[in-house]
Amino acid sequence: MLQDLKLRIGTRGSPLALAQAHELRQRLALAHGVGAETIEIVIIRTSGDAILDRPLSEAGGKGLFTKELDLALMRGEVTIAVHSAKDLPTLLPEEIAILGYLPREDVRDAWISPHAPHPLGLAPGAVVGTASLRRAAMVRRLRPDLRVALLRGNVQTRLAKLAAGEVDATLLALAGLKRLGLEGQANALLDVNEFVPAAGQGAIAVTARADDRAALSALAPVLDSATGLALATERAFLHVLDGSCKTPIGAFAQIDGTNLDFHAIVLRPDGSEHFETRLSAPAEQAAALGEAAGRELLARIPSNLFED
Ligand SMILES: NCc1[nH]cc(CCC(=O)O)c1CC(=O)O
Repeated sequence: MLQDLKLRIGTRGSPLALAQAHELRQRLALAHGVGAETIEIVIIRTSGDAILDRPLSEAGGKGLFTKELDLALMRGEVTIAVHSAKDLPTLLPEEIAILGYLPREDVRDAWISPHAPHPLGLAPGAVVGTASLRRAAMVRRLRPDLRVALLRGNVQTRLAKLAAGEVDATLLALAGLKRLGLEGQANALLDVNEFVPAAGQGAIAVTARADDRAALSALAPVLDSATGLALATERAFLHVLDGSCKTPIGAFAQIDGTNLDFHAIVLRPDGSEHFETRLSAPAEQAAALGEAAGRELLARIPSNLFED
């Protein structure tokens, strides 16, 4: 019974992380017929939250947002932890397992600019602010003349910097904007074929200790299998490419009937070159599909593609 388990959800303290923790708590309470207040939310500060002056790719990567949450799980301070799937490293410590994912939100990147509804409409030399190598490369692919400036901080901070005129445009995941009630800020939604989402974008992952079967059975009713299959594909792909936040990579898998359709793209950071593949396979072969796409691209891309 959930009552006996006393679920404690560990989360980062950013407004988006808290919104995701509350969404998970709401779904769990509903599924188990208990009041939301019986499930505790525990805020855990991570090293990633403390570093705001350089791109995360330089500071040590995605693990910066998960290490302290992993430790809290291992110490039993929390039962489960909630993450943006996009920010989870491809390899977790062996003591930690991904239990699954909540139903995925809209995966698209939102375009936010008072000047134009698409990168193609910006004036020559305009400044696009982003901390994402993927978004920077995709913008540069379309508009090599634009300048890309590092824009970090949480979603609200970035929107404030845009409003203050520090940059002319930015791109943010629509999923994050929606979860914060800020989707009205989006001026346009970018096509997934051109702005291929990051692996995991729009999905909320739940982790626990790998040996905690009680946590898995408590979570089972709220986990979404279609999202799990898509994420298995995207994460297997990223693993083959050794994808990190140093690499501009888009990876988007989607269930179509009993099949998974997968679109992946890797770009040179300056956008001057890109390589993409589209593959489909029966849904039960999710991980193999991602690996096959990864191997196919690895065989085609120059070894120095990501060095720029
Ligand atoms: N790296 C930051 C991050 N991690 C997850 C989201 C948005 C929510 C999501 O993709 O699920 C964001 C902000 C953004 O990319 O706009």
